[in-house]
Amino acid sequence: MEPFITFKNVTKTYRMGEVDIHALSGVNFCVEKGEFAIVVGPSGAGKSTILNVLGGMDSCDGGTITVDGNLISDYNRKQLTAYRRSDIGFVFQFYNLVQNLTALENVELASEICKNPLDAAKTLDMVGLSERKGNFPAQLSGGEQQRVAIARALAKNPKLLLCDEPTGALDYQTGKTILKLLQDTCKETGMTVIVITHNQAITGMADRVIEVKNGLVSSMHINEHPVPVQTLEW
Ligand SMILES: Nc1ncnc2c1ncn2[C@@H]1O[C@H](COP(=O)(O)OP(=O)(O)OP(=O)(O)O)[C@@H](O)[C@H]1O
Repeated sequence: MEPFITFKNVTKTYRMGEVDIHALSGVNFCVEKGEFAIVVGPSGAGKSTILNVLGGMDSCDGGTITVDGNLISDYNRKQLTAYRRSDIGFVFQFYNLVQNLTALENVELASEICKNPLDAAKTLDMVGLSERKGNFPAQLSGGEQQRVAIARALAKNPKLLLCDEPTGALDYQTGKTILKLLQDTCKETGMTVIVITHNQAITGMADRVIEVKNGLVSSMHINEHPVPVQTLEW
């Protein structure tokens, strides 16, 4: 059977005036359904570009990307919009919450636009924020705001949760609790979760580790025994 996600020889070049920047130079990897996968690599390696083309926020120039049996690299703009809206949950480094909406309203906003949403209040319960539903983002800590962002992504009931440096703006301990939440969510709901990071030290918690260097996957391995994030130090 085909893996849940497959990248085959994926290329992406950005043109900056006269200069071509080869962000992806033939990327190959796969991820199975329900896995917690980490894409790791140094700055400029191409991690965000991988996430952008996988999440339908950008298109690749060459190669093929399949997700759940669909050839998304062939999608037109309209298909990509529908795919982003209903199939993908995004979690970003800087939360991207709407400041004049409460935590609950932020989550509802996402669930209103997709086909089979989960109950907004329940997803806030899932991330441990049931007491803070009525608070505005400015009344919440960074870690709490990231929990709202995760609830917002989960409320869409997506096929795939994509997280770009989700702990990048958080302190060490709060970062760990957010990673634990993502790992637990993956295990409890069976959702496929992909986390992008430059932090090599957290790779031990992943089911699958995809290392990216200079626009290429330099290695991919499976952890037979992923460890709880609490046991990792960096
Ligand atoms: N929109 C763009 N226009 C031009 N060049 C871009 C664009 N987006 C990315 N690049 C370039 O493509 C390469 C890969 O960038 P990408 O953001 O994917 O790397 P990254 O591994 O996510 O890095 P970081 O960890 O610093 O975010 C870099 O050389 C970057 O400068």
